[in-house]
Amino acid sequence: MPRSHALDRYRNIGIMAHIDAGKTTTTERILFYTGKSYRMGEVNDGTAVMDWMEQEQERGITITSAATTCFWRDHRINIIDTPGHVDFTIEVERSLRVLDGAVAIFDAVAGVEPQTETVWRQADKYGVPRMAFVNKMDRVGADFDGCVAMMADRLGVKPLVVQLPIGSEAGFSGVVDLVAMRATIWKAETLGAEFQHTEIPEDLAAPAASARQALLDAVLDLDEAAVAAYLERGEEPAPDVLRALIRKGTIAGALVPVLCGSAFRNKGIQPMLDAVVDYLPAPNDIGAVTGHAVGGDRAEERAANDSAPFSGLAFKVMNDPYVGTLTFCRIYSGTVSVGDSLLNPVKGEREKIGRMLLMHANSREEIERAHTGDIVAFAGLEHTSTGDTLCDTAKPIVLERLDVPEPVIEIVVEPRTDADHDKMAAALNRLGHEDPSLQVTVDRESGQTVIRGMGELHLDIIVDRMRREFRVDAAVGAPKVAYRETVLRSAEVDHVHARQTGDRAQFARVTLKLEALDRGAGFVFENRAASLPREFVAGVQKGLEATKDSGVIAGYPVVDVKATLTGGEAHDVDSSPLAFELAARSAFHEAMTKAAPVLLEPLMRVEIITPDDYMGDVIGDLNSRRGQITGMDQRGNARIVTGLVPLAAMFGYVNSLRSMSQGRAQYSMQFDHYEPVPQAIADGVRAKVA
Ligand SMILES: Nc1nc2c(ncn2[C@@H]2O[C@H](COP(=O)(O)OP(=O)(O)OP(=O)(O)O)[C@@H](O)[C@H]2O)c(=O)[nH]1
Repeated sequence: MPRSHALDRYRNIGIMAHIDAGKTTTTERILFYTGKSYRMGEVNDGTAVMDWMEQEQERGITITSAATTCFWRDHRINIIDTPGHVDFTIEVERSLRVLDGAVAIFDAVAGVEPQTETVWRQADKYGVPRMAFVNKMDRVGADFDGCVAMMADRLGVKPLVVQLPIGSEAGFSGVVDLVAMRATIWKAETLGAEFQHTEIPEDLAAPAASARQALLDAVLDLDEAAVAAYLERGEEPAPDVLRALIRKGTIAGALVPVLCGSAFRNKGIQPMLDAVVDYLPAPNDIGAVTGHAVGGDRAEERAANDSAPFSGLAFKVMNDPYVGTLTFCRIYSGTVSVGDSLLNPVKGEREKIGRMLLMHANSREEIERAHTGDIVAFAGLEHTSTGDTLCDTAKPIVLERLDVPEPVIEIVVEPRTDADHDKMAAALNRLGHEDPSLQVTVDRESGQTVIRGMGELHLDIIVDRMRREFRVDAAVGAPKVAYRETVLRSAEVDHVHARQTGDRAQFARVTLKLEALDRGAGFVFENRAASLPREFVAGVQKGLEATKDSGVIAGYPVVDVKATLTGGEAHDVDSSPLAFELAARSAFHEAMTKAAPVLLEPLMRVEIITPDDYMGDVIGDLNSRRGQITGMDQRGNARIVTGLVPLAAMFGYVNSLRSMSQGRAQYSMQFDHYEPVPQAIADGVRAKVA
């Protein structure tokens, strides 16, 4: 099967926004105008095509990213929906990882909101070229210029205004296109499918002329020939030339084209699709995909074309009631056909491609062959988790993985019956494949299962899915802070494990050194006991793996520590891997106790938007929660307070803030970093666990 569109006619894009800015509504409109959905979904009545999971419909928020394909101006646009809620950072990360460009949606009233800023920074990290759509121009208080100014101010970008709104609030009727210098007015009665191009309205002639000049000044800078023609002969570039320049600047990340509209009122969507085609990159604009060789650091590259060996990144794994496991893959190079085998170099396993599907939110098309640039779902893969690479079996490459955020909150889940016990283990295993930000551990002593995640909502949804999709009946504990343990000093111990049971003796001697590492380094093991047989070193490693999840203070996972096996001694007859495993466990405990262990707690970055009147109360309250105020700002007539507050002090905050401000203040919160817990609080945590 040949490809339907040349690679330069592909756009793999994401739509990113603060919660409620209108991402789902906009996506729905796109699907409608590109002819993919025949009935326009409305978020408010829970029929939106993209939000198809049960929970999403009930909660009215977008939880998982669905990929969908549509066509515009003979281009193939693959849209990956990204959630706006911070509890789902991993969802945002994984879609940003596989996008070539993104449309950021702003609420014209609220402007740049905290989560937009967060997502924006994540997109910066992945170098994703973006354009902006200022949505909700029909709302009372819509302020296009204010929103553009905030983009420059808060996001530090160079916004390039390519449209001006015609009218505002209830009078919003269309846009002035500053590239073609004409107006586009929508006919309200045809759900926005029809519009007409007209002259620029008289009252906008002057603002349009000055905005056009600003646009020319910004883009002509990017091209010497165009600037010379303009300066020497006064020739303004033709619209096509201007679009090519804007595209160049956008792909280079030098500027962000800004458009506007109202998705809900069906205005502004078609020009936005034009801008996706005109300004956002095709897969081959991004250049070769880079990765490294299996089991080493040697760099590997693949050209982005069909004749290169296959490489792709699995960015989402989900369970489908009809086809079983679906693994969404972005193809970076080469092609794949049904019947092929691919290598998962991360797991060292082969996967056979039995069925391949092209997704349109909740409907699907079976395909036989997929090409570079495609986003497809493979059915029935067994070994591949979110973030793994799939590649040609003869030409392995490992593509860069996703950054997985730290889980900060945990709950205990206890199955009610033996049957539930087995079902729960299977369910959590499956959910773990889907969601790398979910951690599951079973406490060796109590046998309790603890699940850790990004926030209360994240864990709520996991438990909900466990109950609904896997029919597990389990008692769920109250959410608790996911503390960690680490050490502040180095310590080295020499431990001998010698036991006599009946006529069998066990002997192992290890010297183990623990050292503190930087925050975020995790747990690192090094072997410097050169003379110790390999199987005994493996025993030591196994022992450390088993104990590192349960520190000496209160049994929390030990992080940011390096454990070095500095020496060891074995007995000809009495030593075994098991003896070394046991010796390592005891040595680890002993060394940790000596190395000034501390408890670490997650600190959250909190942003509160409050009317002036409640500012004093909000700050006083944050102080009483061990919070540190890091900034105060004015936005319109609201005050913005930012601070770092321990998560432990933030439970139930939503209610306190509501009563403190009579429901008028809002807040958002996300993980920032781990920090040692003050002694008095640590004693409290320890007492609770004991
Ligand atoms: N007035 C007005 N309301 C809009 C517009 N676009 C969306 N809305 C409304 O804003 C609310 C949020 O829209 P959604 O499309 O669900 O926003 P979202 O960003 O997808 O939200 P999440 O999925 O929760 O992240 C809904 O009630 C929409 O009807 C618009 O252009 N104008």
